[in-house]
Order: sequence, then structure tokens, then C-alpha cells
Amino acid sequence: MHCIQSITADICYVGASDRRLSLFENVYPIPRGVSYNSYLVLDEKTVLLDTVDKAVGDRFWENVEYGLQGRPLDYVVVNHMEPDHCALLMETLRRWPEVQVVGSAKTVSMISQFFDLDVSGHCVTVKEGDTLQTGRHTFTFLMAPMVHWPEVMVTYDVTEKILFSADAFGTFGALNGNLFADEVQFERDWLDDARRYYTNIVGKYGVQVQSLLKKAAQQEIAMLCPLHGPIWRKDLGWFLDKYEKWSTYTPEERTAAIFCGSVYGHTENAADLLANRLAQQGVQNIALYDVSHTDVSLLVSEAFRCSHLVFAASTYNNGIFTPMENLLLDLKAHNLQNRTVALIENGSWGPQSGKLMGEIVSSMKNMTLLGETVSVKSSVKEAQCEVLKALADALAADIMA
Ligand SMILES: Cc1cc2nc3c(=O)[nH]c(=O)nc-3n(C[C@H](O)[C@H](O)[C@H](O)COP(=O)(O)O)c2cc1C
Repeated sequence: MHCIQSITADICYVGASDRRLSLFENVYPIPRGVSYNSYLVLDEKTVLLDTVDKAVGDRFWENVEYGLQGRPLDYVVVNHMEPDHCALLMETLRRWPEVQVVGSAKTVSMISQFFDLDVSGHCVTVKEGDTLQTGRHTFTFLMAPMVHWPEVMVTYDVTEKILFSADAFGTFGALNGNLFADEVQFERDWLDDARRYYTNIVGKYGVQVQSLLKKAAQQEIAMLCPLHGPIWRKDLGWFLDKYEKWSTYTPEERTAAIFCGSVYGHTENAADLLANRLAQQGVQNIALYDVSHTDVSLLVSEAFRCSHLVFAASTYNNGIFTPMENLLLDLKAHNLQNRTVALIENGSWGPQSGKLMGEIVSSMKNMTLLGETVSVKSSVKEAQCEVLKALADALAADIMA
């Protein structure tokens, strides 16, 4: 049965949520599910903004057919070609053979890559600033390449001051009746998923997100309609500020996130001793993660959130303990920068992890290595306690400076 909601007098939400999928993009755990958002504009002409993932196709078709009430679909705007948004494009053209596909030039070429579909007769190829009149509404298109694919654009409804923002401002999490961010406890219940979504999926492209934010700042935006997660119609500034921080790799909180890679717990003991001393020195909200038991997408998100990062890892076959090496390479791949870092290594015969972690960190932009690497030989002894204390005191002073 169709399940749609009006978001303005003549725009309705026709998307749907998937609570069954365990890994988004086959890599990110989504215990709270995910929504695939799609919007139908019922103006003199009808406009569908993006389709959805095939997993929710049945509901989507019921929603769109019900929303159209027998009217033809005149336009389908493709802001983003990722299959979780355009999987049903071919079927859309089959159901409404007269529909016009609106997208960037890169979108048009990508359509023929994903589908055996010649859309040449159905295409309105748009570039930066082009407009589409549909009656009461005027839409303009802003290119947003690499947010997070090359073909991406966002669509601004000049009439209603709505930014259909593609994957920008999206988040993991199914929508459970409440479509709007002001209808939920966003900071309590959604912010961690929004940060994990942004940092892992878009985080590498901070520069490109910055240019989109600058373009968006030229427009008066009353509503943000992303392709995943809640719609924003109030306190947009709060979320835009998060995007400003995340896309400039600015930490949200001055505190320590300690990432520990330990086989038998001795390196973890050093990490706990450091955390203990940090707390005694007044540092609050310290985060400490076992990298073997925490999904790396959360670790990436936490490294974006916190100002000071500690990497504590065993040496493992002359390298960095594998889950820790994966994390460091993932942080580097996501362009993380502007952090203060401290290192703890362990090795029972030839400790290497400190040097190797330091090489990865030093190859990242604007990363400050604080103090000496604390080196543990199998288990922590009194001598290391003193060195750990000194490191904790230097970190605490830096955090609270
Ligand atoms: C499979 C395995 C391989 C290891 N390889 C090395 C190594 O190449 N060099 C070294 O100095 N220590 C090596 N170690 C020892 C660890 O670095 C570490 O000293 C020991 O595991 C105790 O720390 P933990 O309890 O935090 O793991 C290895 C340990 C394991 C289990």
C-alpha cells in the first residue's frame, strides 16, 4: 500500500526505508537501516527527483503512481547516478515513455554505462545555472562533482527555496514516520550516523564539499531534501556548521580518541593507563576503541570528531597489527588532517609498530606528532608508567590549551 507524505502543498515524499540491509554500499553496517528518499513535484508539469534502490521498488512504484493520480510523469531529475538512487530509472522510462531525463552531461553518459538504454531522445542535459520551468516552480541546477561521484548535481527549487541536495546532508537510518529533523532528537539519535555517513562516504572530498557549501550559501535555503535521512526545514545552520567542520577537517570536540590494537591486552593496558591519566588531568569524554572489535567506519568517524588521536598497537610480524594498519590507511585515504597524534607501540623482540605508524601519520596533511613514542616490550613496567604519564600530561595540556 502506498505510504507517502506531503512536504509542501505540491511536493510529496515518495521514497521508502530499508531496515533489512545490513551493509550499506556492501561495507558500512547500518543497524538503524537506511532511507532512500525521492520527491514528486505536482506542478503544471510533474517532476520526480531521483528514484530509489531496487530493494524498496515495490513501495516506490505504489507511492509514485498514487502521487501522480493518473497524471503522466513529465520529468525525472537524476541528481546522482549511484544505483541506490537510479536503479529504477529504466523502469521509470518504461512506465512513462514520454518522460524527460534531466541530468548533467556526465549523468547522461553514465546512464548508458549502467543501463542498455539510449536516452538521447529523452534527455535534458543541464549545466551549472540552467533552469527548468514546470509551471509555478522554477528549478536551477548546481553542479557538485565528487560529492561524492563526478556526475552529481543538486537541484534548487527557486520557488520554494528547497535544495534537493543529492547525497549531501544525508545520513544512515530508516525514516520512521517522522520525515523532518525537527521531529526527532537529531543530535541524540542521528548525529553519530550522520557523521559516520559523511566521513566514510564523502569525507575524502572536503574541498569539493566546501565548493558546494559556498554555492549553496548564495541561495536562500528554507529546506534541505537529501537522498538519505531526515529533511531539514528548521535550524539548518546547526547542520551546515557540522558540514563546515567535517569538510574542513576541523574537529568538533577537543578531546582524545584512543585507538588500540592489542592481541593479548598488554598494549590495551598501556592505552587504559594513558586514558586514566588524561582523565585525572581533567580531559573529559575520552573515547577508547579496540580496533579489532569496532567497525572501522565508526573509528573513521571518531577520528573526524576528536582533536587528539592516540594510536596504540602491537608489532605484528614486523608490521603494524593488521586492524590498526587498516584504520591508519583508511584515515589517510579519507584525507584526514589537522590532528595532534600520539603513538604507543608494543613489540616482544623487535618493536616496529611505532615507527611504521609514525610514517603513515607523517604522510598525512598537517598532522602533529606529540611527544616520543611510548615503547612497551611485551607488558607495561614501571619505567613505561612514567613515560605514559608524561605523554598523558603533554596531551592533556595540549587538549586544554
Ligand atoms: C602473531 C604475532 C606476531 C608478532 N610479531 C611480532 C614482531 O614481529 N615483532 C615484535 O617485536 N613483536 C611481535 N609480536 C609481539 C607483540 O608485538 C606484542 O609484544 C605482544 O602481542 C604483547 O602485546 P599485546 O598483548 O598488546 O598484543 C607478535 C605477536 C603476535 C601474537
